Amino acid sequence: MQPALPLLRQAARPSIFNTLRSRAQLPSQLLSVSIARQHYQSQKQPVRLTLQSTRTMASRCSSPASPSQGDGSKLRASSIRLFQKVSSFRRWRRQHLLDQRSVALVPTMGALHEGHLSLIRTAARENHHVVVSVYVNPAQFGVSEDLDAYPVTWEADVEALVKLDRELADDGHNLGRISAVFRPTTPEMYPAGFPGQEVASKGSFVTITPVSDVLEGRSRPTFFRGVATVCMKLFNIVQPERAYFGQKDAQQTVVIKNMVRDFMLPTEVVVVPTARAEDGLALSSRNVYLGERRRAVATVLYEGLKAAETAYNDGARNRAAVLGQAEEYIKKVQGAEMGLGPEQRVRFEVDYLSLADVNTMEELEVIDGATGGILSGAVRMLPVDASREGEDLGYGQGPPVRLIDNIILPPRD
Ligand SMILES: Nc1ncnc2c1ncn2[C@@H]1O[C@H](COP(=O)(O)OP(=O)(O)OP(=O)(O)O)[C@@H](O)[C@H]1O
Ligand SMILES: CC(C)(CO)[C@@H](O)C(=O)[O-]
Ligand code: BAL
Repeated sequence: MQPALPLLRQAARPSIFNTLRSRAQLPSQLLSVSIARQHYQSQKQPVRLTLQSTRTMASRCSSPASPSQGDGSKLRASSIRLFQKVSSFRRWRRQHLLDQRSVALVPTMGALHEGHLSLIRTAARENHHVVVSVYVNPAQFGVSEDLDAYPVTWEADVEALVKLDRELADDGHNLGRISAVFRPTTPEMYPAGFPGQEVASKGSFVTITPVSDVLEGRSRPTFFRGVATVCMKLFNIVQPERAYFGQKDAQQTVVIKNMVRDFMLPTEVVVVPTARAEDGLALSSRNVYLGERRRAVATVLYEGLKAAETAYNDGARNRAAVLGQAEEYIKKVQGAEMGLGPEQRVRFEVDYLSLADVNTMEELEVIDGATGGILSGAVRMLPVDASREGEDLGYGQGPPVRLIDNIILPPRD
């Protein structure tokens, strides 16, 4: 078994963008990045939340802002109940155990986007009640990670949920709608005190290994412990028949499935396909950190994974032949960017590229056509070297922005 490919070092190469005068001369995959970059810059589309105006910090916003939004009260002009306390949520839940209506859970950390909404839409088709949890879980953030900066957009989230609920009500194909939002505080979720964020922290944690040790878990050693712990709590509170997770966080879905299996939880885990922006970038709450320039290059990981997918579709089965395509593509884009000036270029590093078994996330040397596999990766978009006047940098001069993505390789003979 091979480890995931290590960090790709940035080689300062002559810029492809500079040395090839016309865009028509660019290799087709780089051309698509170049076009996507221009398309994005002209459309300025999917970053729907402006950092200054709508974002507040996760650590300052662990409880609902307004006391008028009391436990069990309705969200704006909707029938969605808002709960902050476990005890009042449980009272609400008990009725639905008795009337045998199915309850779905969609766990989120807020800063809602179309990816979250697609989980809710899927849940509403299959369940009588959808419960959305909105909680930025400190236990899954490492000590030097972005807990304090994590976007909190509660007002916009409420608006999105109320609007979606109306849409679900008008569409005759749904079994249910959004019935409740659970938005607990940290003292409510962690009654023994603020959860430890160190690997060696003591406390009541759920650990699911070995799957939590690799890939995302290697880069974020407390991440899956935090995720499994908070999901166990949420599953115990909500007691959902089904819980909905996004394919974007592929390894997380494996961790949760293992937890459900190994702890005999009476919940079915449903995985919903990744929602993407027009240029292919997986929607993610953290995309707002990127700013325009880095956002335009952020599709590099997805494009690289697609190059590897093409090799698989064309018959390649060996790790090097498949994953090598992603690596090569990404290196080319890195080289091209490094040929640009400090006010234009985007620097990024590959954290890992992986070809793994879809059920265990263990690295594969050869893909068995009968079972397929999963390509995944993580890149760190680094701070910009120099800003242009008036440029929207997002967190362009802050810490690196880490993006993940994956593509499932289905069985092929
Ligand atoms: N683009 C997406 N498509 C489908 N599901 C998604 C997408 N983005 C997030 N999800 C899912 O939504 C759920 C809540 O995710 P979360 O609130 O962390 O949002 P996020 O966009 O993944 O944020 P982050 O920037 O922290 O990765 C998870 O199950 C996650 O996999
Ligand atoms: C599942 C989750 C809501 C747990 O905090 C989080 O990891 C996420 O948003 O993917
Ligand atoms: N969607 C994954 C949550 C996290 O990265 O913390």
